[in-house]
Amino acid sequence: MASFVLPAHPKIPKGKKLAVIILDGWGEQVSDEYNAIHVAETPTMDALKNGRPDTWRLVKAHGPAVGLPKEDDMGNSEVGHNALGAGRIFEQGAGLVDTALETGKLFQGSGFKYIQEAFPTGTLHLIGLLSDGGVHSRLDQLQALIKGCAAHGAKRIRLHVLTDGRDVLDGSSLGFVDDLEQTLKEVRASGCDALIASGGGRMEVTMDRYENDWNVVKRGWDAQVLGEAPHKFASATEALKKLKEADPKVNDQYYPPFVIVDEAGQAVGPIVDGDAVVTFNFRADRMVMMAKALEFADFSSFDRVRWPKIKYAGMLQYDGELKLPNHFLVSPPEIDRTSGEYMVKNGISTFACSETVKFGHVTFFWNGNRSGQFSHELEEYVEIPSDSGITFNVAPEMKAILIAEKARDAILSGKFDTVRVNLPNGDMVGHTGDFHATVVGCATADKAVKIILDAVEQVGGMFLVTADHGNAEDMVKRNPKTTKPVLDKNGKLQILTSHTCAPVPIAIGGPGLPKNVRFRKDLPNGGLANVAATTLNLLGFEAPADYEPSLIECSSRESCVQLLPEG
Ligand SMILES: O=C(O)[C@H](O)COP(=O)(O)O
Ligand SMILES: [Mn+2]
Ligand SMILES: [Mn+2]
Repeated sequence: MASFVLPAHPKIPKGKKLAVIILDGWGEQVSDEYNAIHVAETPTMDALKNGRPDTWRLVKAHGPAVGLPKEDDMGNSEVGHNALGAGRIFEQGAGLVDTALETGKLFQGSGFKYIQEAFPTGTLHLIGLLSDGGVHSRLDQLQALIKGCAAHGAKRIRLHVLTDGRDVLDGSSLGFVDDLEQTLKEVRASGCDALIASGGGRMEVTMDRYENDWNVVKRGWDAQVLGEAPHKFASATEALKKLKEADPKVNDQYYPPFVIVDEAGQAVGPIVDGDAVVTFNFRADRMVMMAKALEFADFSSFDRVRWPKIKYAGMLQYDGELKLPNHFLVSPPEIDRTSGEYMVKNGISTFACSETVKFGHVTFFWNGNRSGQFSHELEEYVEIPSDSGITFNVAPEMKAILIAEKARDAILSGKFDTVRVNLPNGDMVGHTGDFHATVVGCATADKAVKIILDAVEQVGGMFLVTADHGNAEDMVKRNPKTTKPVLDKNGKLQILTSHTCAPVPIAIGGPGLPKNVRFRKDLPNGGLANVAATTLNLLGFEAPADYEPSLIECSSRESCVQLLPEG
């Protein structure tokens, strides 16, 4: 068994309080009028950067640096917080599914064998996000899965698709539906009865997270399982077009639930006893609630009306601690020995906080997709309820100030060695595509950082401020070479609601930071996975040998005098 005892750092003393602040969706990009962070008033973050090359730098937050398959894969919260918490780069769900499909191992595993038992007499249902965003799922993987299932005996397949417009451009769903219909046509030609059965926008249907709003999952359940929805159409293409005509404000993220019906008006694919179901998203957070609804006998979060006896598998197992779901097609990355576990086993006490929509980021993702705490004595996790039923451009301040005040109180209480928060604004408001609201959100996040840094100042502590990936720093689709916005065919800007491939800032400081601690210059390609070793060092420990190297160096213990206060 691995030893969790960490040696003392030879130069950095223990005992200073450390605040770790994650600005969600806060990258560093071209400073122009489409960069909401640049446009926003951000005096606190500016002061951490300007003239401070020893304590401010950029780190990579996308692509292989966070375990994603390709250099042009944008970062996301799951892989970002996994890397931040675990201190190592693990091949993530996207790549693991690619390999399992390419080698055909997916179709030989016990998870597939389990759902296959339903193929002779039941229908196979595939539920998930229809896009090529690569954050929660990927269309090419879905297409390979459909073809593979048909080749391995599925006689009847029904698709329950969630339109994206968040990790990809709004309006792109029609194209993804076309591509999917083409695949279904090919599969039908081979004798498998394959159809789209239901749909809806991801933020309206099914893909809620951290139990913020069970109504979202219920709307999905009603359409997918019960075959009931307020809107009925002959095809998904017709659904998307007619719903948009009826309400031009509706977008891919927020399409209402719909079911596809046959000529007699009957839903073509409700889920019934004897069927198989696969949730094909590889990412965990927004599938956990649906997985619970499908799998748990004891379930009271909404009235399921009918709980069909099905063979259910996730693309991955979404929660390692809950073993949810029990059956899965591809094994998730085994993210072990996270920094949170090391801290607990070395007596470090932690306070972690965010609002609901990001709470799991600083707990569940941070701890390697593991729910719960390592220690009830040493860890306190506080969730501030998020607004639900609104888009965050109408309340772009979100709960950032409340989160910061909780962190401030935790720091001032003296009870915790380290305090960790996620400030959601840049990301959650950035995803709405509303530029002005995002500016307000970023300015609020900056104020929240100030509240926490002031508390750090009072207790003579240290801080580490960073982000999990870019988003708010780029609100338009750009030509990657010229960085100029790309206009659509009507000459209009294309609003970018997604994350980016931008690097993110990291800053350290505070009166407790030994004077000679600074960022090393020999790790120009440092990424989020280098942060865990950095925080362990700041807390006075050497990092585990197999962690990605720390970003900091300190010349000698004797000369570890304190930095002058900020300002
Ligand atoms: O789930 C979402 O909201 C987006 O697809 C990705 O955003 P996140 O990775 O910041 O959560
Ligand atoms: Mn994020
Ligand atoms: Mn996001």
